[in-house]
Amino acid sequence: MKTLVARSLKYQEGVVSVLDQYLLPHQTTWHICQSVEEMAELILTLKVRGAPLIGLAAALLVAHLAEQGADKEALAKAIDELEATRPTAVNLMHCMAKLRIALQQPNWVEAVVSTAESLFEEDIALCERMANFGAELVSAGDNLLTHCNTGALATAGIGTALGVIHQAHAAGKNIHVWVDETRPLLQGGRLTAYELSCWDIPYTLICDNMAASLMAAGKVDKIFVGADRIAANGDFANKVGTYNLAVLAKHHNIPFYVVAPVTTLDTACPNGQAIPIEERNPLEVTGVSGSFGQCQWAPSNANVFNPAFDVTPADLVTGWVLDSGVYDQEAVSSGALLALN
Ligand SMILES: CSC[C@H]1O[C@H](OP(=O)(O)O)[C@H](O)[C@@H]1O
Repeated sequence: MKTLVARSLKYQEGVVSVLDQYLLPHQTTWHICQSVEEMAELILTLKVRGAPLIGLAAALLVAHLAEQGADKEALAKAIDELEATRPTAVNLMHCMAKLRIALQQPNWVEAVVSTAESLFEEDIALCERMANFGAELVSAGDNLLTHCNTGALATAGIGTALGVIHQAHAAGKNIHVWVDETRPLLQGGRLTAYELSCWDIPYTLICDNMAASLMAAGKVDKIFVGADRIAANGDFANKVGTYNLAVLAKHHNIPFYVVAPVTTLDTACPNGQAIPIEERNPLEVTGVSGSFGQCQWAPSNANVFNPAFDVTPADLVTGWVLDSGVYDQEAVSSGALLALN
């Protein structure tokens, strides 16, 4: 397999390495990953995270195992086990489906390796195209708001929603970004704040419950978020708290955009109700943990609801920024997404 290097995932000198996103921003730790069990644990604990990235990390690991001599049955099992780690981000299913097809080829080792390489390099290009299309929607001086983390850490390229923000800044549009900290795992407060700091993009970190009053005060011009799965009718699943923002944006007449590559589309899903929503460990809500240690504040017997994602209905979306262009309500309601996937 060729050398492949992204912000939080690389294949170099014969090993697959991943940057531990759970420990960022205060600890930079790379893990060498040599087994399905190791990659599954990294994905399950969000050390490896981000809808495009989890699919690519799994794909590189499978390709590495193929080159190491794993037989077809072992590879088929690896694909199944990695696909089962997280149920919502369809990019993972997309990548695993491509590897299953490669595994059926006569020269299946080469086919699996070249498929993994293509998926990785394709994502870089998809990010570039989304960023360019989305940046056209940003006006000079805009105050933007984003949720969770959708940058280079979560993809093989510059990111999805954060890639749009990066490109708008690079185009000299003099933007400022309100960053939702994104409870419970703080991808915004830890990772988006870190990425925007690295890029010298002005931002202000807020708690998720502060977004409403900023919108009411006229301090938010546009909202850009990512997605983990977009259904055929344009409904989409994204980090929990996204639906809150969409409802608030509608109430305050603020443009609300979802940014995602074609690998996030799942037109086999007719609408958002068909998207499986991952539920996670209650300890993520009853306390917090990371490079700073951990503490639990809620009663140990507290009942907890911890969905990792929520679903935003298409009628709350101003535009879908994909790698093939920007689609409005009229295009999506007339079935434009069906032609893409
Ligand atoms: C470009 S990442 C898309 C999506 O994935 C994130 O979820 P997680 O941090 O749980 O992997 C988040 O929902 C992002 O919007």
